[in-house]
Amino acid sequence: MEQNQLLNIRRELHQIPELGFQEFKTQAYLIDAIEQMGRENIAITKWETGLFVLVKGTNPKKTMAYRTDIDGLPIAENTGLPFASAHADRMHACGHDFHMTIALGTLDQISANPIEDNVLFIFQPAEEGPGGAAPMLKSEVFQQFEVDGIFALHIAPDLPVGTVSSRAGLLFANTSELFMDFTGKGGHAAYPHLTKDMIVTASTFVTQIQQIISRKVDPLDSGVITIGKMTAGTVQNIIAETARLEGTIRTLQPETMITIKQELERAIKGFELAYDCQIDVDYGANYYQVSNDQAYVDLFSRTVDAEGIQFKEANAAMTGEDFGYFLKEIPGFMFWLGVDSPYGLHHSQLNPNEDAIEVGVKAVTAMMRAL
Ligand SMILES: CC(=O)N[C@@H](CCC[C@H](N)C(=O)O)C(=O)O
Repeated sequence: MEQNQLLNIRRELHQIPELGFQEFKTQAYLIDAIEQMGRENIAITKWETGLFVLVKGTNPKKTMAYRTDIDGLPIAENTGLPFASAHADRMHACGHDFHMTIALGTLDQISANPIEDNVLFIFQPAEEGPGGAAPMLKSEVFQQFEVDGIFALHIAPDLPVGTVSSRAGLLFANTSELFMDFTGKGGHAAYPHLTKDMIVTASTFVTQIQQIISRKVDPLDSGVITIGKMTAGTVQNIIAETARLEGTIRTLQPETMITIKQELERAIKGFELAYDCQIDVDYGANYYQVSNDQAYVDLFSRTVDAEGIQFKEANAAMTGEDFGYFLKEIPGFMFWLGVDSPYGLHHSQLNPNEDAIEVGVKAVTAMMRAL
């Protein structure tokens, strides 16, 4: 596939971002792009809104897998690009359009010049939530492939094009979504003493729980509690009866996630008593940490070096990735791909440099051939 075909694919995918498990257009687009390759050694199996695509090896002794995520985010794009999202309030703001394009470019290379072993390309829905990796991994169809090793990439806005980065051990954090519903008693703005004001309660709660991180987590360990959304109230002169907080918890250790949740629940009990209200908590989707295999990372660093791509040792990050579930069961690794964007992941102006697509295809194809 020529570079301009890959650019075209990236731009077309960029225009049709869809949320987790709603990736119908994306799935149809991917199937069409793969069928257009016209290769007899490719077998496509649909799974929900995702795909398993097997490239049969010439003399297979094992099956290696490469995984890309395919969903977009509920963000209104603000890049002003001519190929900006055509879906209102939806954007590929986490680079999954890049990830898919690189997977297609690699699939094209590997199927044109197959290696001895089988290669399974996994197009996984719902990485941003509620999580497609865990059910995909458990599916009967995936189990039949008997995958021996697996890897994946994620774009890195803060790294220059031509650079990749990874590390042995922990790369991405443990995550848990966090949804909390506060119920008190509404009423007239002039009579606060007759109400249980959930705006006051929920906003105090938001600031209070930051002390869980500073006072209950070992300073040499680490954690994050972010509340990204707060909804409450109706108009300016009515006291809010209900409030809803939506957020995420991140930890470097799985055990610290348990501690933070215990402390949150302790705070909830205290707030229910102190503010005479009810607080219901739901932890939504939880992702297991991404922990990389040392031997894979070493091989990758040597492989990309021989391709003229710069390898940098990464730090662990508090980003989450349900790819961690694959790595819990199968040896492999994940790496960052430099895309040099002034705006970061999950930003409405994220604009990765498209030159990175070629670098990604080169790195993934070379690694697949080296395994
Ligand atoms: C790479 C990346 O940005 N991943 C997401 C994963 C989201 C997990 C879940 N929805 C949560 O918010 O906990 C991230 O936000 O790190």
